[in-house]
Amino acid sequence: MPGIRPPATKQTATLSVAVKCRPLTEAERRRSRHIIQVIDNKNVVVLDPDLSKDYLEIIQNRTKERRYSFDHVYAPGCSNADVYRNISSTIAGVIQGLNATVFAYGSTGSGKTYTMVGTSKDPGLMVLSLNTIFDHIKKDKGSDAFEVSCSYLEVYNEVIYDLLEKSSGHLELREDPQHGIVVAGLRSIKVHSADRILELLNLGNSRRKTESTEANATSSRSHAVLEITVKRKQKNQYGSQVLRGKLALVDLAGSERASETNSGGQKLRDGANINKSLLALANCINALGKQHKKGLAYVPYRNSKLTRILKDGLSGNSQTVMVATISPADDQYHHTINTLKYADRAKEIKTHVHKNIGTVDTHVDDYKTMIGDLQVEVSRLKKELAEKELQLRIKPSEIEKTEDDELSWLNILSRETSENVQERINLQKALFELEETNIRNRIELQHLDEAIAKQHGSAIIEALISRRQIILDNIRDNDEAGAGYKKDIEINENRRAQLQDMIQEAISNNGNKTYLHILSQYRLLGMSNAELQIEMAMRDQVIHNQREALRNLWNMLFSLGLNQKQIAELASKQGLNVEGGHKLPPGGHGVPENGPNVHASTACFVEHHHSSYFMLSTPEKVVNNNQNPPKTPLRYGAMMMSRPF
Ligand SMILES: Nc1ncnc2c1ncn2[C@@H]1O[C@H](COP(=O)(O)OP(=O)(O)OP(=O)(O)O)[C@@H](O)[C@H]1O
Repeated sequence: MPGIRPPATKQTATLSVAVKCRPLTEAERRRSRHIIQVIDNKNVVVLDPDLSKDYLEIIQNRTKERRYSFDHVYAPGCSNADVYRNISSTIAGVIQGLNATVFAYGSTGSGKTYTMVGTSKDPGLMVLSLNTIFDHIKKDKGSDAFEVSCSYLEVYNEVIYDLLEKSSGHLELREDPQHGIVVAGLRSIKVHSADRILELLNLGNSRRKTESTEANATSSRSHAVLEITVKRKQKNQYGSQVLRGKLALVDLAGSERASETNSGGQKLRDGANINKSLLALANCINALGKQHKKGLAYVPYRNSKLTRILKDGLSGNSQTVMVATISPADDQYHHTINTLKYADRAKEIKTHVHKNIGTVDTHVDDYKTMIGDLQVEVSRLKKELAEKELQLRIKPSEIEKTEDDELSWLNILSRETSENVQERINLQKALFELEETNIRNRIELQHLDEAIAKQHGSAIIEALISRRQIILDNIRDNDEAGAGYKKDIEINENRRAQLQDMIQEAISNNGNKTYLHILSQYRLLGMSNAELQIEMAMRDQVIHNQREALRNLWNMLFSLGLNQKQIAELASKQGLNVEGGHKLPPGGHGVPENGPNVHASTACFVEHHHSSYFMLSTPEKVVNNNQNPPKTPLRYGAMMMSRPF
């Protein structure tokens, strides 16, 4: 019987949660009491801020004192270097092709920016991580070639900006079947030293939106994500391969209740948006925490840009560290408890860590580079259009003189843009075809491997069942995302129709300024519509692959001679449910027409990785390549996992 290799390098990791308590500030020392007691390096107690309670109330357990345990607890005297010591090995994994995420979570003024960015005397986790990465690269005496690149973005009022661009336009998120969530058009700068990244980091920080609030003199109003990618090219006996590790370092904006700030207008709006993202993050943490215990929960990543960006760090391929920052002041009691409550839930979150290995496939890489370049080009054109539009608004008096120029310029630009988008669609299709061809190649390779390898039955079944659940999760997630895109397109189409009417009206009124304005808007919308169509096409392709893989998994389970009861028993030993909804053929053998009910929702879903799926090759090929054909003929033979590049 041909063998099946489960994803051997994948490991389940638990989110590591640390709590860091900052010292009282000068002002707090005058007005507040210190209510945090760090018992040891894992336990912390938050004292009841109300000193008026008598002995009876305390022994009747009416005290608001709370005790928590975490992976690490840092007292106010601890430095960022102390925190870093416990996460440095996670950071070092990035050089080996692993992903890592570190984020600071806490209320406003609790010390998030201090922890992530730090000061010259007490450099933060971002700085210390960069030093580790470059130190490791320097120390590597092998022949591997390293390439380090860095991007830095902020999410402000639910809009993404590039902090490495002087005047960044709005950036959009895309769901890429290979890389998960990506920010289209975000600059990624190749760097050769930690100093260079620090320069970029300082530059980016100077562009970050900060405000003075009641709780913090320089409160961050945006969520900032610094991403470092380390590409390591290796040569081994099988040829070349690339390890691609990614480190995301996240400094979240401060949250505060509107009632706690004396601010209105913009500040209030900022606060509401910050809270929206943080609330979405808290909801995701809640759902993921529950998922581990109950085996089912929908995780609402889509509810904010921040949670979409952090999706991999929260449940996908990443070793993740959460540093919950707290203030020791008694008037911050509720914020502190709230932070610790979420930190406590986050301890339950599981991620799945595996190396990002890609063979050096120049065609795929070339296509990807071209698509990346085109996306940058599209966003540059978008920016130019937006600037042009702004100029039109600012200088109405000059319009008469230049209206012909403006018109022809806009026409040329918009034609270029639509050609550009069209080209990108074609390239994306080409990429899919290419990748499918490569998948077939790998199946062939895999099935040769498997024909040689020995078989261990039960491990295969376990891998199949758990894999099936992951695929089901992906399908459900994708269906939901697909419905979201369809809705976006509908809104977009309606808006376009509206604009078309406006153009007609403007032309008949002969109002050139209005016409130009509307025309540019119309072009922009047409473009974003085309982009949405691409996203949908990509999504459909992924869904198709996953459905196919799911069907194949069922084929495999039944062809192993198991009936439904046996499969259910095996699954329950793993703590998993096998979803029903389909009728098994008599005796439990055969393949259900459409696989199991992929929309049913009784399984435990933990991992999301659109690019990982199983494929099975046909039996003829197995027999042809294997001199020792299986005793029980299989409908399908070898299985492989596609690997992210
Ligand atoms: N470990 C520490 N040692 C000394 N001072 C600290 C420490 N942590 C934080 N602080 C000080 O506390 C204040 C608030 O810290 P910081 O700006 O990092 O908070 P934040 O959580 O990022 O706030 P926001 O969410 O509003 O941006 C700053 O003055 C900072 O210097």
